[in-house]
Amino acid sequence: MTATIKRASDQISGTITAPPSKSMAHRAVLCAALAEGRSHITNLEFSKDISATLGAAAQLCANVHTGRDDAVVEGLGHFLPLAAPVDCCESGSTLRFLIPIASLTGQEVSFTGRGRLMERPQSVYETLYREQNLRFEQSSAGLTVEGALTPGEYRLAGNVSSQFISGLLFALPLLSGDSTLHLIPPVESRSYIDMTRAVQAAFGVQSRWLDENTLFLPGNQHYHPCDYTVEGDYSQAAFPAVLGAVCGGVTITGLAPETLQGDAVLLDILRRCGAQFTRTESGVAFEKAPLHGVDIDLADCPDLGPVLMVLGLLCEGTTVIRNAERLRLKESDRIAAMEAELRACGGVLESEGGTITVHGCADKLHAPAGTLHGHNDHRVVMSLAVLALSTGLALTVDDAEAITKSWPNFFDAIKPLGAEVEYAG
Ligand SMILES: O=C(O)C1=C[C@@H](OP(=O)(O)O)[C@@H](O)[C@H](O)C1
Ligand SMILES: C=C(OP(=O)(O)O)C(=O)O
Repeated sequence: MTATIKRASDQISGTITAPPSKSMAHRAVLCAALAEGRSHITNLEFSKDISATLGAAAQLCANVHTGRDDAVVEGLGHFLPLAAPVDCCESGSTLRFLIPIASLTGQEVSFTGRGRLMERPQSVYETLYREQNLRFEQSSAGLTVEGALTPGEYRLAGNVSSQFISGLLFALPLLSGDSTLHLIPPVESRSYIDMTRAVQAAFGVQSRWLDENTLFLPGNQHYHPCDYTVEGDYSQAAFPAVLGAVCGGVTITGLAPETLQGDAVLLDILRRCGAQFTRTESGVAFEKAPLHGVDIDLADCPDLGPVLMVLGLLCEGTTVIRNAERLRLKESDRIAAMEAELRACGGVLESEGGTITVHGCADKLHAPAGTLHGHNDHRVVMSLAVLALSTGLALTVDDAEAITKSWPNFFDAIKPLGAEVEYAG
């Protein structure tokens, strides 16, 4: 499906509510499923990723009843025999969180994926499973594990994906002995590790840092059911926030002032760029202001990468985005994808390794000769929508349905800000 995004008028002005945090929602659903008893999870968005996790929970160890924007998850207290592979759709979080959980059964468990999911690295787990002589087989068709992980000492890289660390955090405390995770620095996306630990603590499971690279996970723990409300998503709020920083007139509601989400650094980045915004009870309200390029470390906020590349084009001067290598391991190679699409619009940017340099060139931007490509990546599609609205260009993007991975009604949500969206194909 293609979507043509353009301004409905000259004015960008309106209010948008941040959708629930996809990352926190994954965590709450899995902790609830592992707890014996009834948990009520409120403020849920049934994106494809969250639906994949809910489906897996129902397949493995819970009864799940979904409402309009909530779910009751009744953890069974035991694992069900698996009659079919677990379909993780395109969700890296779902797959990587579930692999160690599945290994609690000791049984053969197979996973399938879509899009690039089975091309994204699982090497960190593969090494650990091999070290414990457990079956770990991956192919383009899927991934199969068999055998039970044992408690003890784990050494794993901290800069491939924090999701491997989160996956072990979910499962190892349930084993009959203590475990220690020795993370090989640099530890990136660190905030996601503490997001996992915080949600686990809400459901009764504790862990602690022994030092900045060592996590201690006491064994013999149990998750306890609880009612949990998912907070607003800063990763998703970045899209209207960049639009607001450039054009003014945008107010974003639903964002918790205090949060563990690493992508909340977005507001600090925008403030350093010169963005003018105030935070009140009614939300974060942006006013138009001249913006200048800044130096950005993406190590702990990778999902901001695509939309910050758009921001850089609209700043005076140069924006340098560092430690962005892992953008190449997401739903697309986000560096290559954004370079190609922004250059097609006259954008001036280049990358070397994990460093992206974006040159302010707002006056040079133009509509491309043809259709832009969404690269089947929700954050690429949403970032290009921000480019269209920030510049007033009418941009047609293919793979627009990719937004369903994280924010299914994104195009409807931006219309009150002054967007017009036409679909085709
Ligand atoms: O744990 C999570 O919820 C996530 C971790 C991040 O991945 P990495 O840890 O691989 O950077 C992020 O890109 C992803 O969207 C969600
Ligand atoms: C990479 C993302 O999610 P996941 O790793 O869960 O697929 C994302 O939401 O940008």
